[in-house]
Amino acid sequence: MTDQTHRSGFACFVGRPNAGKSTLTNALVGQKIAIASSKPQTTRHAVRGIVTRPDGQLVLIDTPGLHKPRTLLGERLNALVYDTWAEVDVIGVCLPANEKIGPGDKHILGEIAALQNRPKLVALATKIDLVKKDRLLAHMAAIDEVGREMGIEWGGIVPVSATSGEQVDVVADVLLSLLPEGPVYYPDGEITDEPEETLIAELIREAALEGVRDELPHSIAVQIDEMIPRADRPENKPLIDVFASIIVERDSQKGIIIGHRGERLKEIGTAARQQINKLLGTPVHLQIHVKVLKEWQRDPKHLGRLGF
Ligand SMILES: Nc1nc2c(ncn2[C@@H]2O[C@H](COP(=O)(O)OP(=O)(O)OP(=O)(O)O)[C@@H](O)[C@H]2O)c(=O)[nH]1
Repeated sequence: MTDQTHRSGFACFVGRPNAGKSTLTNALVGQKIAIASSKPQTTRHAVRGIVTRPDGQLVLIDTPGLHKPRTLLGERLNALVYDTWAEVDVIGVCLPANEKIGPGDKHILGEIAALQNRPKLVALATKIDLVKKDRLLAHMAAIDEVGREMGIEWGGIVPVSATSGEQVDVVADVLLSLLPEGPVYYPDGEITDEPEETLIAELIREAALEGVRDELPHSIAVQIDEMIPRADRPENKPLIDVFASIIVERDSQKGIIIGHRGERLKEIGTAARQQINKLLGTPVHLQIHVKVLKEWQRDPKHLGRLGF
């Protein structure tokens, strides 16, 4: 007999910075929705991806990495993570197979173990394309072991590579199997309920992050000032004007973003425009200004206006 049950609910991934959470979200959803970058701690918004199948619907929430707060922004980001954990049905704990389980992972596991209403937990051994079989087996044994040590019962331990796609469907199977019976929350075909502008701002931020170092990644925010279809365009050749601001905290950072004779800003614009074209399916004309908002990460008013 086949199981006719329709399951639905929410899941999120946790893991230390760079564990592969955003990339896995994107692989499951099948379209680029959450920002994935080689710089740690670049995920800020609770971007949702939606996986719709005949047997269920899984809503994925992408949280920022948990870290020691040094600014008001840091505190708010951590609070966002705890809020998310309290809301989901399943947490997927990402433990990269190419790295040993360390104090950072144990810290996160300790926080999860201490939750009052603990969601179901699945361990995901991520980035398996980077390791050999024997290393993966040792890693999975270590995951089993650390679960026992921390008093956590794994609903599954799943090896996966988000970049090669190997086992991504198994991750979806296991997460879905742990959801309660429930209705279809979102119409089929809908991949995310993030407003388009947020996604566009994230694409620009991702382009701006390419190649920057040290504290600068945390100082960059992006705001969409205006998006308007260009008037006087033939119906079959639409064009959208996007006006955006890249916001940094200091004049020196503004200089880095703009680059020598504006070269870097031009590269950022080109890279972001290509991604936005893809997202919207319409060519865009992108105009980016760089603004300095002194110490915006510490200022409640600025944070509020930037949507934090
Ligand atoms: N080889 C390999 N690399 C991966 C895989 N998944 C993610 N990566 C890379 O690892 C880096 C971090 O991936 P993200 O998905 O941004 O990691 P994250 O956990 O969301 O990171 P934060 O936003 O910093 O918390 C990126 O350079 C990815 O391309 C994978 O399955 N295999």
